[in-house]
Amino acid sequence: MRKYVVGSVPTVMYIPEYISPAEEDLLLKNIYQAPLSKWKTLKNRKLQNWGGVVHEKGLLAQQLPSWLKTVTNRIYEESKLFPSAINHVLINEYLPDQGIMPHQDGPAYMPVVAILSLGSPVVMDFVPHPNLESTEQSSENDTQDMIHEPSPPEPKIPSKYLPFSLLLMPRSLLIFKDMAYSGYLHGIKDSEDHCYDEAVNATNGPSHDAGTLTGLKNDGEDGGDKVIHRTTRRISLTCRLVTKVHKHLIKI
Ligand SMILES: O=C(O)CCC(=O)C(=O)O
Ligand SMILES: [Fe+2]
Repeated sequence: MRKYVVGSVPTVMYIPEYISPAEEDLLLKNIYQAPLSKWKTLKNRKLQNWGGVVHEKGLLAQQLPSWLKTVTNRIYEESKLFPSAINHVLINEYLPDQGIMPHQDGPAYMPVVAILSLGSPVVMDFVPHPNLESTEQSSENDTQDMIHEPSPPEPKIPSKYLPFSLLLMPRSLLIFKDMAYSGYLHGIKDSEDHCYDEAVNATNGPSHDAGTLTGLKNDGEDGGDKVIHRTTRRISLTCRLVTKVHKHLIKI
């Protein structure tokens, strides 16, 4: 995995074209074949929860469907970064003007996450946690989401970590863990235009292939102002591992 490290935080890895267009289509087909009741609509996106219900005290586990296991097992085996098989997947759907506020993933998960992107490209921003000391505490949270909103921004220690951004192209896999997981907040702006000038993986992006990829434009004559214009939805699969699993599986 070391060859996929991008940027200056060594626990951030990005693999372009992790799945093929045919695999992307198959995943999308399965996602949109799920019953409508599987979707939970939030203010700024909608999501499907697979693998069971995550509680502070652990996972009320439900088997992942085989179409998800194919991809989660591959990530588990190839990355060698999860101590056991991935057992939980959140599928988020974002419309072009939707995003996700800067947050830290909840404490129920192992501090490693793999995010597979489908559909429209987006930029994900990482900012150092405003109060590193508060990352130990568990605050109230939305158990469906299992995300933590940042505590009030009153930095106790100046962070030596710098913000950074990543360009998440369709079919790519992003993995981040440890310091990138617990020392940073990650989020996606809820705007239709995302600038990827500063993205640490911009060379993996559209610059090599400008014009052939939809939604990407280079406004600057000499490479400045690289902008993604989001015209379609983005779907992401957030794959994680909850180590504490309740014994009684939910039967479907
Ligand atoms: O959609 C994404 O890429 C990020 C999703 C995320 O951060 C989450 O579900 O916790
Ligand atoms: Fe997250």
